[in-house]
Amino acid sequence: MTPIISIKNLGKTYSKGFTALQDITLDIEEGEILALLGPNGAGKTTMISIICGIVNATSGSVSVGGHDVVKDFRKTRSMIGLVPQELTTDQFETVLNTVRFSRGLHGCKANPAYIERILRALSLWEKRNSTLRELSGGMKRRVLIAKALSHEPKVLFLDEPTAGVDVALRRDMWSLVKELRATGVTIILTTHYIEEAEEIADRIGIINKGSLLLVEEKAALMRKLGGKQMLLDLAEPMKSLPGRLDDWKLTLTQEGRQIVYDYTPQADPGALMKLLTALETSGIAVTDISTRQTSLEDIFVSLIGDKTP
Ligand SMILES: Nc1ncnc2c1ncn2[C@@H]1O[C@H](COP(=O)(O)OP(=O)(O)OP(=O)(O)O)[C@@H](O)[C@H]1O
Repeated sequence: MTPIISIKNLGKTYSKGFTALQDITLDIEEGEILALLGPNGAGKTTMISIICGIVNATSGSVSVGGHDVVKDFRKTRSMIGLVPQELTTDQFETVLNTVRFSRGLHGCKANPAYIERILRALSLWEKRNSTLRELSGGMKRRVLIAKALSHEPKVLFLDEPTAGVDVALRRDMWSLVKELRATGVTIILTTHYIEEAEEIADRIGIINKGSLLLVEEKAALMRKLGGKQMLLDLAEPMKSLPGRLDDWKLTLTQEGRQIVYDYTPQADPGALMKLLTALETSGIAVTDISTRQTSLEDIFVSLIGDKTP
């Protein structure tokens, strides 16, 4: 399948000599949800801005729907909806007019039925005659999405869609994103929230200091890097583990009250039973056992070396 967005060897150095992006190559398939995860200043917004034609690249190229974003700017821009981080529209305008105007600005013919459909989908229809300043922060966010969808784009960019919104609205946004994908819209979102990427993305890209460190199917990523840990609570605290257990990947934690065993279930399906037998033979009594899946956060930390993206 031809990718809807094709990024080749993209680089951006700002005028003062700061390199925000280097050698990014990435294909984005039609109808997927791609999450770009990265810390502050990683280059996420710069990358989106180049694709949208707002910022010029220093090197490399980007095409949307087979058209170059510089040479065919009008064509590519008409295929894209961008939900920015902040509201910049006239606060005294009504919701309905704001979204209608936005469609007009993109040179599309009026389509009241379509506008009604998106406002209803975003639970904004009841508020269509309210001015933006009368809306709550969450509703203003929805208006931004409605504006970005006003010209029926094929690709939707969401720049940190849920930063600072409450849990309920975050859930609503996630289901909306999934609904949009079901209608064939390709969605690229940037986020600081690992759980957001984990919840809604089909693929996850990790970007740091202007480089794309990894881009992978979410499920494959979790499988590949996501080992498991078994936590064994001990009946009696221990100072150290006996030498006969050296062959196992064990760590003594919680001041000697817990053993942590790192393992990959597929690699050795019989390992857990063998470990329990080895512990029993060594006279180590266990009071409780639990397991946990290595999370995307662990993967992120191992790549970026920082806990807060
Ligand atoms: N117009 C500009 N001139 C100079 N440097 C810039 C400009 N815009 C962005 N930068 C720098 O480029 C780097 C990447 O910024 P960008 O906004 O793309 O990051 P980001 O990943 O979107 O970050 P955040 O998560 O904080 O929004 C930052 O160091 C930023 O200071």
